[in-house]
Amino acid sequence: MPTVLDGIISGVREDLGRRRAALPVGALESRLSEVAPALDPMPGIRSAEGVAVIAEVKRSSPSKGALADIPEPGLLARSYAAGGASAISVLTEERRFSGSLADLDEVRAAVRTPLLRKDFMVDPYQVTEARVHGADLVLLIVAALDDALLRDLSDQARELGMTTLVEVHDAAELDRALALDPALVGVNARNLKTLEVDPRTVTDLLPRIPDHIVGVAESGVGGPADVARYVRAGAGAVLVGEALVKDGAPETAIRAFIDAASEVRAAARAGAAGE
Ligand SMILES: O=C(O)c1ccccc1NCC(=O)[C@H](O)[C@H](O)COP(=O)(O)O
Repeated sequence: MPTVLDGIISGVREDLGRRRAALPVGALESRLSEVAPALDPMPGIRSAEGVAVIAEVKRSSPSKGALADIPEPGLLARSYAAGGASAISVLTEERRFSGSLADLDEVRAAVRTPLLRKDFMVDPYQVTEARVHGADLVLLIVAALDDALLRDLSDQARELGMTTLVEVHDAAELDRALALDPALVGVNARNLKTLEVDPRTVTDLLPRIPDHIVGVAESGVGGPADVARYVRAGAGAVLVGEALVKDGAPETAIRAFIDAASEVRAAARAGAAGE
């Protein structure tokens, strides 16, 4: 029985086939020289106050349908940057998330913040495409890739100067992700095969991520209390979509996430000092 993820990937492959026919890989690669070098998101993520917020431009989703119109993704991205987001995730998948590479272009033109191309990467063409459109990071979903392709895409991203966010949902996937020694490992509370969201997936797996890798809690952040719970479990970053695109004041919401994380860290420091 095909899963939700299988259905998404089969649409992604069809759309990719059309783009590749319109712009063959050689022509795409020749555009790499016209793009500014990729930004390194890690200094900003590691030094973020409280928690690094990766704020997502997300119009719709398979689980929730339409979330927000977002006629000007560049404007939304500016408010994310003003709120203190350490990186911005732009969903480029078209069929289920109503995103596009044009959104990535618009956001790139609007902000200097590091950008994640959030899509279902199954082919090296997409990684090149991400860089050509100004992305600094790519998402690699372990559940969507065999080990060989996972490593190839990871190596390719590194060669292009990009950072990978390697996403997992269970302990076996986490072992496969850690074998790549990526800068960022995301634990998604959402099971991409069933769409069920369970924050315990995040709080169970984050403590298994070594300290030199930043653990990113993905999905299911509705408010500051969720951020606090994820930070207590070891999250160095949170990736948030729905709560920000549906909030009329994303800057304030991001600030509240950062403040909640800072309180957790202050309490931990006080506890360690025996106060
Ligand atoms: O969001 C979905 O419904 C979804 C379904 C299938 C595959 C991926 C999906 N979302 C991608 C994400 O993981 C989220 O966009 C991201 O973590 C932010 O989640 P949220 O804050 O809950 O919008």
